[in-house]
Amino acid sequence: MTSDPPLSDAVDDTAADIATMEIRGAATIAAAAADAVAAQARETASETDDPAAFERAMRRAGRRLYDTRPTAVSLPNALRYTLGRMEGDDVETLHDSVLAATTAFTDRLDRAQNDLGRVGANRLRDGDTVMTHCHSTDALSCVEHAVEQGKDISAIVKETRPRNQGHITATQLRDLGVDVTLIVDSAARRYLDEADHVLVGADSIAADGGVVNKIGTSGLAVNARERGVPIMVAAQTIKLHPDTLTGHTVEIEMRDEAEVIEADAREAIGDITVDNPAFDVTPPRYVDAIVTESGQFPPESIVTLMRELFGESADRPWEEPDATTADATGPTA
Ligand SMILES: O=P(O)(O)OC[C@H]1O[C@H](OP(=O)(O)O)[C@H](O)[C@@H]1O
Repeated sequence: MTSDPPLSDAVDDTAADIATMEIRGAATIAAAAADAVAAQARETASETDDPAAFERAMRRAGRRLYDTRPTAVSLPNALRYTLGRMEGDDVETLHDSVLAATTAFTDRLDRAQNDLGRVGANRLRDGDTVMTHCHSTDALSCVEHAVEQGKDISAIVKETRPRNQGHITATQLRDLGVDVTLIVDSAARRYLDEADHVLVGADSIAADGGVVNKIGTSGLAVNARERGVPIMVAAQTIKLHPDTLTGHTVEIEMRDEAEVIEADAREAIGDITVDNPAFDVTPPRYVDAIVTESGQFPPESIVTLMRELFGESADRPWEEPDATTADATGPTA
């Protein structure tokens, strides 16, 4: 028996970059995964004429990408879209089907973000101030469209410890001509009195409308509700988590303690536990609107859209066809 075609370097590199967060942000991760799937298809088609070997190589690539970070559902949804459309009885047809799917997926991502941005911008008025958390390309699309509509928007940007993605948000908003104030995370409540909206993205949205986003989002939402500031979540529909339709919860990624505390300080403190959860869940009652490319939804009704898009259950095309799907989902928290 000849050996299977190898994993593409593009897949390996992309997976490593997602794990280390060189590539980050739910939509960006999805786009990178689709590109890596396309690279695997191209390389494998030039190495084998065995359709079964081609399909095995594609599934292996999918698993390598899937295993990188557990929380943002845009990654498995990208694999569902691209590998789920793989079809054909020969390598050429299989290759062409994957390439058509990856191209369609990437186009769809761009269009969805643009359409969502237009919807979100309608919620922003001239002179409004938004408070942001972390860095979300979906959320920024709303501000970008508002600015294009001629609205004057200001932003209070939380730095978002431990990785300070707020710095990326601050830079990109500044480049859009937005007046930006950067604050430490713990100053958020004080500055909410100056904000007209909290505007965040999402890594996953559960069937009950719970929003899984960067750690600190839920506390911000509770404070915003107490201050009467509406909370708007910008999330294209690849952020809808189909496994939650069947009762699974979303796994919250725990990252390395080195992101939280430098080695010297860690050593000086000694025997303590350092936890670094990357995400939290904001209950639907604290969210005013989820803005998608299909319009805005109250969180409680997002399940209708989820059923329309995914049916009652989600495929796992990166697994071997005979693998058990029910227990393989594995979310834990
Ligand atoms: O898809 P877009 O809107 O760009 O980003 C969505 C979310 O991805 C980020 O996670 P991380 O920085 O990858 O851990 C943030 O939590 C952000 O809200």
